[in-house]
Amino acid sequence: MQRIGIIGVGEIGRAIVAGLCEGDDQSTEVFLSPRGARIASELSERYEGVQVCADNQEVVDRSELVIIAVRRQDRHDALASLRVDDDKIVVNVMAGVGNDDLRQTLATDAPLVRAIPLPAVRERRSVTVVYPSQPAVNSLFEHLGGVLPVADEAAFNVFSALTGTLTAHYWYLATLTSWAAGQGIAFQDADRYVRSLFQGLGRSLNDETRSLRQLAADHETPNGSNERIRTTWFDQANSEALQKALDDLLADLQ
Ligand SMILES: NC(=O)C1=CN([C@@H]2O[C@H](COP(=O)(O)OP(=O)(O)OC[C@H]3O[C@@H](n4cnc5c(N)ncnc54)[C@H](OP(=O)(O)O)[C@@H]3O)[C@@H](O)[C@H]2O)C=CC1
Repeated sequence: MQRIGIIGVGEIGRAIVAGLCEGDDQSTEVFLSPRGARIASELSERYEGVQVCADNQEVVDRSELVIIAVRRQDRHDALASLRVDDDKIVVNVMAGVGNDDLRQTLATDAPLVRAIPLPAVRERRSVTVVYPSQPAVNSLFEHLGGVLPVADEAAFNVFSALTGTLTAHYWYLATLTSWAAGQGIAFQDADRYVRSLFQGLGRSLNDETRSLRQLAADHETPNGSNERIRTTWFDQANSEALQKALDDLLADLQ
């Protein structure tokens, strides 16, 4: 895919552009919507193949594949008056916006593909869930770290719910750091140590020969401290509360 448009150049739009263009031989051309002017002009200055368009229609007209990355509540403003010919491919990354909804807004027969890119596409290190499977979109996200096509929008929503757990993970780490600081440890030392502990843990996830439960078991001494915290804190009630929160989120996404 040589000509890619992005409507909505915010956090995720910027990450996609960086993933596409960093170290690229510049064979990809990227066309950006003008809104979010600061980021758009920064990207066009940094990467040779990136241009900022006069308006959203120009982004569509100049691209073979158009990524819609505005906030859900901005979609009508950004898209309602656009003409999208049937030979374009549209990638919908807006959380909680189904393809039926987007098709109504765009009034087009062009193929629409939902995708969940994450900020690590910037380093081409993130697997992107897509629905439906579409060769050009699959190859785009394969280039950005991997693609996982799923069978239907119900499955897509389950993966979307999983992405809602990321910041809770950071808060878990922040809570550990605050607890240690409350015990009189210098905050910087606690912060540095917690980051280091969990970076190591993150790296062990690369070992796909071991299941997640096996990795947990391998980090645990029988009757040791890890087993104690897991069974006294991450107990049945805690696990059920997490699953209930995910069920509720999934119901809203559907
Ligand atoms: N951030 C993430 O990690 C992920 C985000 N998403 C989805 O991507 C979408 C964008 O998220 P995110 O990048 O975080 O949001 P941001 O708020 O960072 O970016 C949205 C961008 O859209 C621009 N915009 C608003 N209205 C229009 C318009 N009419 N025409 C063109 N551009 C417009 C905004 O400009 P301005 O600032 O001027 O309002 C802003 O630059 C959301 O729907 C979100 O659900 C999906 C996966 C991951």
